[in-house]
Amino acid sequence: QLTNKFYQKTCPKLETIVRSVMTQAIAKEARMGASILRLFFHDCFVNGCDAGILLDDTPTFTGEKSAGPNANSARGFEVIDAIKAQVEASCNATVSCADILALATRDGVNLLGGPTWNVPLGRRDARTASLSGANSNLPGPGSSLSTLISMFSTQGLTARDMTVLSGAHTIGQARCQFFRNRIFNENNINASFAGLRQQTCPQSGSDNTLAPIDVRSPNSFDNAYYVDLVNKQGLFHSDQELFNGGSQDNLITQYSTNAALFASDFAKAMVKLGNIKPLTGKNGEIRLNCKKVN
Ligand code: HEM
Repeated sequence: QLTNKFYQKTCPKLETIVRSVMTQAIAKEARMGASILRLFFHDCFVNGCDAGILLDDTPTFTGEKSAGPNANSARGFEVIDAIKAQVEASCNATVSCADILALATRDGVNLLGGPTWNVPLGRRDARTASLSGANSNLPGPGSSLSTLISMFSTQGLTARDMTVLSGAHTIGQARCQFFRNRIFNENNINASFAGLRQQTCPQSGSDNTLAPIDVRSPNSFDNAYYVDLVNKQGLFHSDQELFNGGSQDNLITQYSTNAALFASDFAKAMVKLGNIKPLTGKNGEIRLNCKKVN
């Protein structure tokens, strides 16, 4: 069972350290808040929030970093390492990498203008990571609404949780390979938006060129992602699936006009996301270096 005051006595400066490193990282590059939020999502969906995603591959072991959804895509590891170094200097061998990632995620969202929330703590770090789990549990950008609902349901999250957590796409960037098919071949897309993105991502251009996911305000954690969807400006096929005549349309419309509702539902859903199968008690370990097991 996770608790809010887990490190109150053993590492009182923890939250101050995380906040200060995240403040510097985001001042340097706003996108870092998005990248760390995505790391947390990809961690929690694979064997729970156990910092498995932070483990480097070794000559004998290939982990989550190399999985399809993460390779050449997941980023922000060096910021987590910088936080971990300061936390270790302040309270040695006490705070898990999984908890640092949960706190850094909360602060990244908040520093970009999103809500804040209390982060339940006490997670421990995995001694292993799951390449196959990362390849099978994480939804892809071509997913249908029913696939999205069922993949979140497997993790104990409702369709409403899925729809509000997808609001994370109000920040951050994506590579052309994940949305080229949509901007050239789909019909439920705003024509001038498709044209704009086609300029960045021509048919025969690089797969790795970046475009903002939220066309309105990619560095602000606001409800503009839902305004995009209502205007058929969702970047991924999977985004627009949430507003395409199906069960989530009504909720999308509500979030598009009610920023406060989105902010408060998002904060609650992030706590649920962070509660997915944590290692606690004597399970797992407190990793000394987030990149490798002790
Ligand atoms: C619902 C199913 C989801 C799908 C299919 C999906 C898919 C994707 C894809 C394909 C990218 C672009 C990756 C790249 O270009 O390298 C992306 C980026 C991102 N995703 Fe998702 N995602 C989903 C849900 C979520 C959730 C639940 C969160 C967090 C709570 C999240 C947070 C992000 C963020 C913040 C970025 C931008 C990262 C950056 O700029 O570094 N996504 N997502």
